[in-house]
Amino acid sequence: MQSCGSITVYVVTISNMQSELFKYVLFTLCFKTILMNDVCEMNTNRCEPVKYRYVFYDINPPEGFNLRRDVYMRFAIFVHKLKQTNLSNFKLVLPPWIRLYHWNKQESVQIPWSHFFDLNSLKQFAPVIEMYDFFNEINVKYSKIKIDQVYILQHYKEMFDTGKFEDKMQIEKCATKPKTNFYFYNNITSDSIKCLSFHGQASHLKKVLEESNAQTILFDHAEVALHDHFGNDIYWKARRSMRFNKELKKLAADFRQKYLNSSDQADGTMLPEDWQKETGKRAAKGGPYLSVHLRRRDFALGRPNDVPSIHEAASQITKLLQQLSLRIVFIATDSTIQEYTKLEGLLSTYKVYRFLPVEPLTDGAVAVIDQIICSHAQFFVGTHESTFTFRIQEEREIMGFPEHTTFNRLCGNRCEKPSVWKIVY
Ligand SMILES: C[C@@H]1O[C@H](OP(=O)(O)OP(=O)(O)OC[C@H]2O[C@@H](n3cnc4c(=O)[nH]c(N)nc43)[C@H](O)[C@@H]2O)[C@@H](O)[C@H](O)[C@@H]1O
Repeated sequence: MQSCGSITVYVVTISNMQSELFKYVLFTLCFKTILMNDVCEMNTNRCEPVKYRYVFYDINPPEGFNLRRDVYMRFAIFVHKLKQTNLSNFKLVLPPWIRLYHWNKQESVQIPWSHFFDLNSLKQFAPVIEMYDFFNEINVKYSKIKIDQVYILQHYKEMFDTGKFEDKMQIEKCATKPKTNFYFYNNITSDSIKCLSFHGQASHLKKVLEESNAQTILFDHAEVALHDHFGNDIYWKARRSMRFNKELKKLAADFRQKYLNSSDQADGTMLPEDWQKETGKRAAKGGPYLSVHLRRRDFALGRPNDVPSIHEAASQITKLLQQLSLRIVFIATDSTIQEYTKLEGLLSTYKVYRFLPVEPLTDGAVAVIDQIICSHAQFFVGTHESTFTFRIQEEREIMGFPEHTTFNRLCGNRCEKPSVWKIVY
């Protein structure tokens, strides 16, 4: 499968042609198909329109933004790998963001991925489309969409009971009652919903696609599928392609400039416009501030031994500021106002900043801006095993910070060293 616009294919194809006239006919046909379908399949001497197929996925509703980003990567890598197979006509439909448990404003509209990420960057890694692009492609505006086949992934309970994990999958009785409409859209339903007990890497789901003729296939509870490889070069390509939305980057840059004396030029955090041109130099210095991700709320309740009290956090932050000879600290947190005010009071001999939007922004956008500002600091300390912290650490690896400035945690009653996930190219 090749794009008709691909010079390589065009040249190879016409060099095999006998007559000049045939060359012209082929070019004309190809050109027409580009206009009509954008991509077409080269079958020996003909090009035919591709019939696209679509992989959808959705995630356990309580999961937060940053675990969702990780599940996206598992499925982006899955469809990225399909590009080299006879299933290269699959596109991945991005699940809109809606009503996430941690978003207090409870955004009630489906938010597209472009609100947070740079779609062109994502597309350079995997054939992904927004949900509304899917509606446009299949030319459905307001009527009902029935997904041809829905698989609800579920764990093998006995593997957790016995601790013996092996890769397998089979259709089984549903462990819980399946839902009947998807993504909080009333018009996305399915007449064919099966529960698939599954243990293994996301790309093992290729077998399901191979054995099906369905044009639209949805994997629900996609978080059950594991990463193909955690931390290899493909993992990092997928991760590097997740560049943030440019407007959110600009808001973060303005804040850094105004309050933190930080800019990419001065901090050594410039990256090429295209993530594929990144080379992996470790030369980032960062802005002259300490950044902290202090996860509170459900996380602090669920992990009291790993998350410090506000008093403890203040004393650990003070110690770090003294060691680093820094006067400025940026705090990213989901704490209550009361907790934040208390922390600010305990750090009153320093300049303490947090990002408070002057214009209305979604909770998700504020969280992204917090992550961007944290990732640009000279030194970062996060919350143990929070995926919000992990994503900041990854940004810092991409920008090329020295390792010791990134993999640090606030300590609770216990304090094992955080895992170090170094970037690979
Ligand atoms: C207890 C578990 O915690 C896991 O969270 P964890 O990995 O920290 O990280 P996330 O999956 O991102 O979920 C936490 C959400 O809380 C908000 N949040 C957390 N920290 C900050 C912050 O510093 N600034 C801002 N603006 N918002 C923050 C934000 O909406 C974020 O997406 C969840 O994914 C699981 O579903 C579960 O709830």
